[in-house]
Amino acid sequence: MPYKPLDNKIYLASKSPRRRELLRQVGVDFELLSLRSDPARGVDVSEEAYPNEDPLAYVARVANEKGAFAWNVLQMRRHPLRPVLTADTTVTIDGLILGKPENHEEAVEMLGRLSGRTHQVLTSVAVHYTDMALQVTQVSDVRFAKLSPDAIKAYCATPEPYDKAGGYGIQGLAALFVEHIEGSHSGIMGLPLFETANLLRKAGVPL
Ligand SMILES: Cc1cn([C@H]2C[C@H](O)[C@@H](COP(=O)(O)OP(=O)(O)OP(=O)(O)O)O2)c(=O)[nH]c1=O
Repeated sequence: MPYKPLDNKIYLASKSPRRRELLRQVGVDFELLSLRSDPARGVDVSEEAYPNEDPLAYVARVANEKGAFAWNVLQMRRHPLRPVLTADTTVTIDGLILGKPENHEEAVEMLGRLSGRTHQVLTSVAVHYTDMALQVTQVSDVRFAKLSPDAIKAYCATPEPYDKAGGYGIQGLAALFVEHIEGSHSGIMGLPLFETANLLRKAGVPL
């Protein structure tokens, strides 16, 4: 059932400040659906990958699980029903899934792996609304320059790596590492805007 624009607003179920910023950039009218303050469903979806899970399958599964979870929370809360947007971003190289580094050592190890090579950033976006579950996954190639151990250590001494997949933020200091990208800059940041806008239009959100 296509979304009848009640007030053109959607819900964003994400703690990522980048996703909020990116939606604002293109004028999407949204309300945050916070999953964490829900007494009934305190946990969020696990972002653990299955053993040997293919990175593309992983990122699509997690984005979809976040959306299904958020839609259930929304129904339980009896908020006005609107489309719910969720996403998941992961970094992959040599078939490995690089999530958020747990600590300084892990961040240093991740950046050492990305140094001087090309990796992929995969972002999957899901829109859940009534019986609709729309999804799109965007893949970008990012080539890092060769990074000196000092540059890696200095970067990992900042807070930047720790809430980001792959341990870096292209929108931040890590822009200094990026020699070349192929794909979507907004997708690398966490929300591919061209693809997300098309998905929202498919859900009937007038953009
Ligand atoms: C590669 C890269 C990732 N990221 C961020 C985007 C995401 O916020 C984060 C990947 O983690 P995600 O699990 O996709 O998202 P999140 O935990 O931040 O928020 P939520 O699950 O609630 O939606 O990494 C950047 O900000 N810049 C980058 O260059």
